[in-house]
Amino acid sequence: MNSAAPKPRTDRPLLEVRDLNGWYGESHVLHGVSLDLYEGETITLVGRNGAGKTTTLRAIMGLLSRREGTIKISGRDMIKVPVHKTAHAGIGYVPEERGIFATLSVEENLMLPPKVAEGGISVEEIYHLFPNLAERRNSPGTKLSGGEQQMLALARILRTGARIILLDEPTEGLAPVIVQRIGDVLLELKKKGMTLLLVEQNFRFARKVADRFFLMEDGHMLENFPTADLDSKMARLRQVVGV
Ligand SMILES: Nc1ncnc2c1ncn2[C@@H]1O[C@H](COP(=O)(O)OP(=O)(O)OP(=O)(O)O)[C@@H](O)[C@H]1O
Repeated sequence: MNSAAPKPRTDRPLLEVRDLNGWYGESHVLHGVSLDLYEGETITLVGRNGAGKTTTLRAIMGLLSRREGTIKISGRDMIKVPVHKTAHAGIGYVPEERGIFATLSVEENLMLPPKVAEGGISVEEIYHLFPNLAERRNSPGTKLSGGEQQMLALARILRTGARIILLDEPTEGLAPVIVQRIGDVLLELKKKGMTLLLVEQNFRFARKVADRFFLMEDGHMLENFPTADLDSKMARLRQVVGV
C-alpha cells in the first residue's frame, strides 16, 4: 500500500478541473465535477457503473458534444483549445476499449500516433518496460491477448510525449498475473515522474498505485481522500460504489 504522507499542497496542480459540466447530446451527465492532480501523483476515480467516470476522462480530453467549466493544464485553460490540440499539452488518453488496430503489427500500432510533446519514452525504453511487446513486435493486433493489448495501448501513448495519462479501467477482464504486471508498470512510470489519472474498480490494484481516491456518484464528485484512509472509508465505499 502507498502510505507515504501526502505532500504539502503549496504547488499548483498539473491538471485542475473545476466545476466541470458535460453533456451527451441533451443528456446532462457531469454536474460540477472538480478534481486536482499534482505532478507525479496518481489518482483513481471510483464510483458505480454510470457514475460518470469515463465521461470525466472524455470531458477532459474534449470528447463530449458539450462541456463547460474550467480545465487547466499547468495553469493553461484548455476549454477553448481545439480538441485536436489537447494532446499537445502533454496529456494522453487510453480508453477502456483500447483501440488497437487488428490488422497492424505491434510496432505499427506503437508508431502510429505522432509525437506531440518533448520527452516521450523511446521505443527502446518501451520495449524494456514491456518485454512481451518486444517479443511480439511483428505480430498483428488480432493475435494479442487482452493484457498485451492493454500494454500496447498504454505504450503507444507513452511514446507521444504525454506526461499526464488518463487510463480507463486498465485491468478490466485481465488475469491476476497480468493485473500485477500492469501494476508494476504503473509503479515504474510513477518513478519516472509520470502523472496518472485512473478509473479503476479493482481496489486491491488501485491501492498499490494511487495516492488519492476520488469518489463519484451520479455525475457529482462526492469527496477525495488519501489512500492511507482507504480502510477507514471502506464502509462508505461499499455504500456508494457497492464493492
Ligand atoms: N455515448 C453516450 N451517450 C449518451 N449517454 C451516455 C453515453 N455514454 C455514457 N452515457 C451515460 O452517461 C452516464 C455516465 O456514464 P459513464 O460511462 O461516464 O459512467 P462510468 O462511471 O464510467 O461507468 P462505467 O464503468 O459503466 O463506464 C451514464 O448514465 C451513461 O448511461
